[in-house]
Amino acid sequence: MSAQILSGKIFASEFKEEAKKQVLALKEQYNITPGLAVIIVGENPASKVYVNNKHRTCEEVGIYSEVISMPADTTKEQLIAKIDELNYRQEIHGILVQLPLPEAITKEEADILNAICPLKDVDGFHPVNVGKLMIGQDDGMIPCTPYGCLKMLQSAKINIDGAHAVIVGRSNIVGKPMGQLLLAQNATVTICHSHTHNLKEICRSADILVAAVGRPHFITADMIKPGATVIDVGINRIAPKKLVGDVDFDNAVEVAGAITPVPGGVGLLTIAMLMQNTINAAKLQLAK
Ligand SMILES: NC(=O)C1=CN([C@@H]2O[C@H](COP(=O)(O)OP(=O)(O)OC[C@H]3O[C@@H](n4cnc5c(N)ncnc54)[C@H](OP(=O)(O)O)[C@@H]3O)[C@@H](O)[C@H]2O)C=CC1
Ligand SMILES: Nc1nc(=O)c2c([nH]1)NC[C@@H]1CN(c3ccc(C(=O)N[C@@H](CCC(=O)O)C(=O)O)cc3)C=[N+]21
Repeated sequence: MSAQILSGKIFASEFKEEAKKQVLALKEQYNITPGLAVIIVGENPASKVYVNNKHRTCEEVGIYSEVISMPADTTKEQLIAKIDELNYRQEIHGILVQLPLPEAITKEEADILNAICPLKDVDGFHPVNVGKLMIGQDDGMIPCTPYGCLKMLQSAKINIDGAHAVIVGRSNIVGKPMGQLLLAQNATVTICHSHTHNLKEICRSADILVAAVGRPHFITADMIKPGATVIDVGINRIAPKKLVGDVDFDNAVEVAGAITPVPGGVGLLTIAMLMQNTINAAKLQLAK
């Protein structure tokens, strides 16, 4: 039997409807419109697509949005000065610096992200927000991609409590925060990476398998326990117009119980949760 397809489109539209209501309520009660600023440095074509998607979704939900394009030779100091300007602007509640940064300033990524005021850090990458997630303090920002995966699992009523969740990938953006979120929901969490032994066996023991590797077709059907839930975070462009995930979807769909497609999966949830984080940021700043 073929798996249930967890459509990012359907869940994202559910979350966006929810966001729209909150935007209206903020307007009515406090006369504020949540505002998001996205900074894009250089000319990465994929980044441009994502940033446009974010801008369009803001319009759809009623969030004010600004896209700030800076040249590829922008220095760390210039970028931090721009971030500072946004930190002080009251109508901007969320700030996102699109990654990856140009090579010349890649090494400065941590300093740059740390310059964002934690209350405006809608990516949830600032150490203060990372720490809050780690200790279970719920007034921080949760990184959009893992947050979207969690909300989708909950909305689809997939059991997390006591489940074995295996995450392949340990990045600060996806793998590690995904592990923390699932742990907080009482999953037993295993995080795998490029040094993991017996990857296939570990994956096969997963009730929930999250793939965040960045390699096309890395997770094959024989690595999936029959009936498991498979979340494919990977975005791999294998031809100009062909996007695939990390999971060999066509074969995996015959083994899994539920599975997310690529495209049309987790990517759309990431953007929906960015909207929610911007709203949460506006609410947090209201309380300050
Ligand atoms: N859908 C969305 O919204 C988003 C999608 N993505 C996509 O998700 C994917 C992962 O992104 P990100 O986490 O940033 O990627 P990173 O490159 O930062 O991390 C990849 C992880 O995969 C691990 N890995 C690599 N090769 C292997 C292997 N052979 N066996 C086991 N583990 C391995 C690495 O291990 P090690 O640490 O040992 O090197 C690393 O932890 C990418 O395709 C990216 O484009 C990312 C963000 C959002
Ligand atoms: N500071 C920062 N925050 C991020 O959240 C961030 C980032 N940098 N850098 C890159 C990754 C990747 N990411 C995606 C967002 C949307 C889709 C998305 O919309 N995907 C659609 C369509 C994609 C397409 O057609 O190209 C889909 O999967 O159906 C994918 C990936 C956010 N990221």
